[in-house]
Amino acid sequence: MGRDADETPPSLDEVRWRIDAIDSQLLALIDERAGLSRAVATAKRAAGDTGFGLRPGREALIVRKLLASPRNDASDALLIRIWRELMADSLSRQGPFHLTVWGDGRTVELARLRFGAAPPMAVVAADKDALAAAKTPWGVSVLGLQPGSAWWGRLLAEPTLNIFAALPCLTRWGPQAAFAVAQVEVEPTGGDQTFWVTDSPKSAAAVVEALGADGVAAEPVAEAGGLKLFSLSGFYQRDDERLTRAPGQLSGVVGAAPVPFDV
Ligand SMILES: C=C(O[C@@H]1C=C(C(=O)O)C=C[C@H]1O)C(=O)O
Repeated sequence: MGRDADETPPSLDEVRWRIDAIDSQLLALIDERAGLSRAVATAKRAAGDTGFGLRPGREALIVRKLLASPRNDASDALLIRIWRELMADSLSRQGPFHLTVWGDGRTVELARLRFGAAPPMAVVAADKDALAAAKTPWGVSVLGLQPGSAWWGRLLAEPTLNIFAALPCLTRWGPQAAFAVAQVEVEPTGGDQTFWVTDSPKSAAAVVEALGADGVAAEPVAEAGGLKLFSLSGFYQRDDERLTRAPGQLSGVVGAAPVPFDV
C-alpha cells in the first residue's frame, strides 16, 4: 500500500512491526467495546428490561451492516466469527448467559460457531432437557435437526420459547442443521425466515403447494412424529390469516430467524 511496484517489498521485521501496531489498536478497541456491555446492561435495566439481554435482531443487523461495508481482504467468515465472539462475550458480561446443546458433534460445533467461547455449554442426552434449559434465565439451547425427533413441534405448546437462529448462518458453512431456541422475542430484520409447524397428514409437497396458492413461499425442513416443520420466506406474525387457514388441525409459528447472510 502506497509503495511503487518496483520498490523492494517490506522486510519480515517491518511487516511484523505493523502487525504488532495493529494488534495494539485492535486490543484497545476490543477492550473499549467489552467495557460497554456494562453500560448496555445498566441502560436495559433503567429502561425496565430485567429479562434476557439477547437481541438476535440487533445482532443480525450489526452483522449485515459489517458484511455490506467496503473492505479489501477480510472475508465474510472472518467478520462473522469475530463479531459473534464479541457479541456473545458482551452478552455473557450482562448476565448468566449459558448454552445447552442436544444433537451430534456438528450441533456442538455450530453452537460454538454461533455463540463463541464465552458461555458455558452443557451437552444433554434428551431433547426435552434442552428445551427445559431454554426456559431457565439467560438460557439458550441449540438443538440439532436429528431424524426421528420432533422437538420443534413441542414449541407449539411453549409460546414463550422461540427458534431465533438457524445454524450455520452462512450457506458456505453447510446446510442449516440446528436451531437456537430461547425465551426471547423475535423481530423482523429485513431478511427473515419464519418457522411453522403443522400436523397436516398431507405430503410436505402438498402443504407447500397449498401455502403457495395463498402467497406463502414455504420449504420443508423436517418431518417426524406426525408433524412437519417448514421454513416460510419472510417474517410472519403468529396470527397471520394465511397461516390460520393453512393445512392442519394443530399448527403454528415456532419462531423466526435471519436468512443465511450469503443468500
Ligand atoms: C450489547 C447488547 O447486547 C447483546 C450484545 C450485542 C453486541 O455485543 O453488540 C448485541 C445484541 C445483544 O444480543 C445490545 O443489546 O445492544
